Amino acid sequence: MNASDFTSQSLPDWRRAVLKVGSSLLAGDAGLDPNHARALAGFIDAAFEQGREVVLVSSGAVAAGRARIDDGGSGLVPKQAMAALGQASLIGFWQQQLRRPVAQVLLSHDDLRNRRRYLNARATLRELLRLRALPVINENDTVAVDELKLGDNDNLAAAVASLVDADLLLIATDIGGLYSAHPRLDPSARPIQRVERVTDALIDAAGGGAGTLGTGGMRTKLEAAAKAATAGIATALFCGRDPAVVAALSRDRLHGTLVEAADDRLRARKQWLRHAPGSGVVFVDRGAADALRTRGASLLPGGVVRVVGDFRRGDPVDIVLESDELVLGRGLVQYAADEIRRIARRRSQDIESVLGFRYGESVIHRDDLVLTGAHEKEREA
Ligand SMILES: Nc1ncnc2c1ncn2[C@@H]1O[C@H](COP(=O)(O)OP(=O)(O)O)[C@@H](O)[C@H]1O
Ligand SMILES: N[C@@H](CCC(=O)OP(=O)(O)O)C(=O)O
Repeated sequence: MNASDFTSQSLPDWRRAVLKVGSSLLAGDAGLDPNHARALAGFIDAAFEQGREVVLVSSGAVAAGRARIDDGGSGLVPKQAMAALGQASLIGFWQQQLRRPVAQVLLSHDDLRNRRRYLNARATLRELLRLRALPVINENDTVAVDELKLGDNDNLAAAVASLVDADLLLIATDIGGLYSAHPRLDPSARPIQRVERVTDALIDAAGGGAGTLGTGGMRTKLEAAAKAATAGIATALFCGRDPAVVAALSRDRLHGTLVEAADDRLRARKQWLRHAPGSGVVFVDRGAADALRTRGASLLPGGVVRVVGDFRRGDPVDIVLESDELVLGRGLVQYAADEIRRIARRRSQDIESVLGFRYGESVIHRDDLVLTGAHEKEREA
């Protein structure tokens, strides 16, 4: 049931990864135990030194809280209180292990379902990475209650991987990787090196039944991997208790299970955007249309002629060439309809003086833009 059951394989190429670390790796008898965290922190520091970026999703707040006050309370509300008691220690714990500055980010799934909050969270995370800081994310357990359990960080990590446009999701846990059945219950369970597609049958066979501190077992890890795969992101499951396994990651070797990406990342995102219902229309001039089509540029306020509809920041809108009424594509707006009306035809440098604030220089960022059929081909050419 350890890493030696798994042979070494290459990790896919990556520049930005989300690393999820479960409570099972951090909880000790007296709160958080650095024993396994040290190697993981070493991997993170090394990744930044290699010019890569890592976003950490870390569980462990409940375990840290219990070490401070333990009145034996079980159930949801006591757990939420424990998470609140332990969260600051969890961040302090990671800061002690790492050379880079860490930043606390608490998110809930609801934050990521709401397009505006999604964009705000993404902008903050991008800025932290630009500053070469390490975002340490946990679920905002005080407000996030998924059914009757604390929300699970495996699925949150998959959502974060899409949010930050990661190339890879790394899930560190207390077992060598995925087995064909729950290995602690079924002695005939076999290690699975590679998963091409996460099927319901695989999830059912994997089993939940985590330890006392973990939340979801392999079931939630596979659900997370399936979500990441759909977004075009591969997932690696490995044993974070084995320092050699963790060190090998820095050499792009994986001893564990690799779940392949189902689709090309950009294509997956564009697919989503293409089918999202439009909330309004941004009409652009020919100069802007050419910049979008031939240079793969972002849409700047200077090229916007007028706006139809009452949409909010983060909503999908259609982009139409004013003169020919030609639909060019679809994008997520950085500004609300009324704000775009005020900055239309202005230079990007003027956004702040007109609105009194600024989210960025573009009305629609190139990463949030998909052109229709023929225009897309021009853009990709
Ligand atoms: N098919 C499976 N393969 C491997 N582990 C499994 C499987 N099914 C259930 N598990 C259990 O999942 C546990 C890891 O999940 P969990 O305890 O939630 O850890 P974490 O705190 O890292 O999220 C393993 O220790 C193992 O007991
Ligand atoms: N947010 C909770 C963890 C929830 C969770 O998903 O735990 P785990 O299965 O150990 O990753 C905490 O910090 O304790």
